[in-house]
Amino acid sequence: MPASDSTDTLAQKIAPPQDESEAARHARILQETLAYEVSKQIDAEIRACKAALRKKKAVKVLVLGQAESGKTTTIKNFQMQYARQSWLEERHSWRAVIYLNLVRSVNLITDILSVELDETSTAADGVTLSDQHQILLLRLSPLRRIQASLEDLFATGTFPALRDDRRHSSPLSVMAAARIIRVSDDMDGLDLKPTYAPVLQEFTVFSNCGWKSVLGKSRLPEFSTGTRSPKRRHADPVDEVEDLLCSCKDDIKALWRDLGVKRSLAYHHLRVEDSSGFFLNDVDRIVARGYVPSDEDIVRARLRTMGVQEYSLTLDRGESSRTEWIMYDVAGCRTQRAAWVPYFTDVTAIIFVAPLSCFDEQLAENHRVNRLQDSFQLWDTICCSALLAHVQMILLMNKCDLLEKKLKKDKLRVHDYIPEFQGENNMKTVTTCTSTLSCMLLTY
Ligand SMILES: Nc1nc2c(ncn2[C@@H]2O[C@H](COP(=O)(O)OP(=O)(O)OP(=O)(O)O)[C@@H](O)[C@H]2O)c(=O)[nH]1
Ligand SMILES: [Mg+2]
Repeated sequence: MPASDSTDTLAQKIAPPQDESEAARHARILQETLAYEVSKQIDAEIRACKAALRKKKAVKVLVLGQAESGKTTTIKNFQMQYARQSWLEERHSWRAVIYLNLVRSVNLITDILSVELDETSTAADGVTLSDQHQILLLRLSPLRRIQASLEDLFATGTFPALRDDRRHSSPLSVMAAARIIRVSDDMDGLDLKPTYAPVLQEFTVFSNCGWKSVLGKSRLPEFSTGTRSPKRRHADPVDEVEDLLCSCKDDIKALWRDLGVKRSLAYHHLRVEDSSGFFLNDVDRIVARGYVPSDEDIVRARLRTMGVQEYSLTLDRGESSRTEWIMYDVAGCRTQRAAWVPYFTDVTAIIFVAPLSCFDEQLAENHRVNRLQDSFQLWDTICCSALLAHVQMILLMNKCDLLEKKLKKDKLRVHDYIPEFQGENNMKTVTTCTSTLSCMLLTY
């Protein structure tokens, strides 16, 4: 208890008697401790009541769509535009996700390279792999420990020591991260070259494992301005990752621009640059002391989530008269869709995210199902649900930039993948057809 001020009458009144015995002092302290605990409990209950009230009044939005459709990205964009304060507070903490994305890309490439080096000294397409590649692999091996430690951080909330050698997995055992399968075995009936193609296994966080609190833990207001104080080195364990990455920076760049590596990746049909969370072209900017993620980096950062993740946002911009919003981010793969239903009864609106660019892709969970067709079927099911009859529906057709690239640059034809599509193979026709069909399904 602070020393009482002789001029403070309240302090004088509650001060213990001067002749207080030892037993009376113990009893008083015990009573004060109990009273403090009760007070804390009442405070917690008041906070919980206020939160429940806020939740009751909040606008609730359920964001639906198939896996990798862009649901989490949509929520991030919404938060960036309308809940700017919390967005700025979280900015710094996304560094861990971006580093994990980068390190996983590097480890995937070194996995492929190890296989090539093991099998033959001549890589795909006649490019010779040399001792230099072996040395590069060795020099980049610390990135395996970084990956393991960051994944543990997101899975358990604790950060294991980076120098713990037991965590150093060999490239071959990490082949699980880039499981190599025979395309011809897996997709019989499809006219594909009998070669090997890597299937990336993404790192997944579960909504109930508290990964959001991991991001929350390293919220530091000073970072929201986009500058960082050099004094805080190693206050945050991710600073240690930053240091280790900086020491591997030149090797990472050498790996990515190496001709032999490029040819090996092409031979395995692996376009790392098209995968989610690709940052290898930004190494100079990202792997630098004092790096603070930009808005674009955060939007591009990828963390696959399982379960239903709740985002409570307080809007500080925009026209909405209701400032408390709860956005539910679901997992989109087929096995997870049943978990959406309990949320149908209490939502204000649904945003359905439909990526238009995926007309030439198959579902990861079933290679025989076209992704665009699956999206339409899912939208149809949502539109027909009696539970959602009074819910506002918003259809967000995204990935139009990728659609344009596929149509214009890659010269892919929608009709070749979806025979029912008979229109002209250009952006205008494809987007008009898909939106007309979606509207028909909604009003049907
Ligand atoms: N080019 C482009 N990429 C996008 C767009 N929208 C999302 N993405 C990317 O698509 C990938 C998947 O996006 P997410 O938001 O993680 O997808 P999700 O629907 O939450 O996926 P799950 O969590 O697996 O269900 C990420 O790498 C995003 O950056 C877009 O409009 N254009
Ligand atoms: Mg997601």
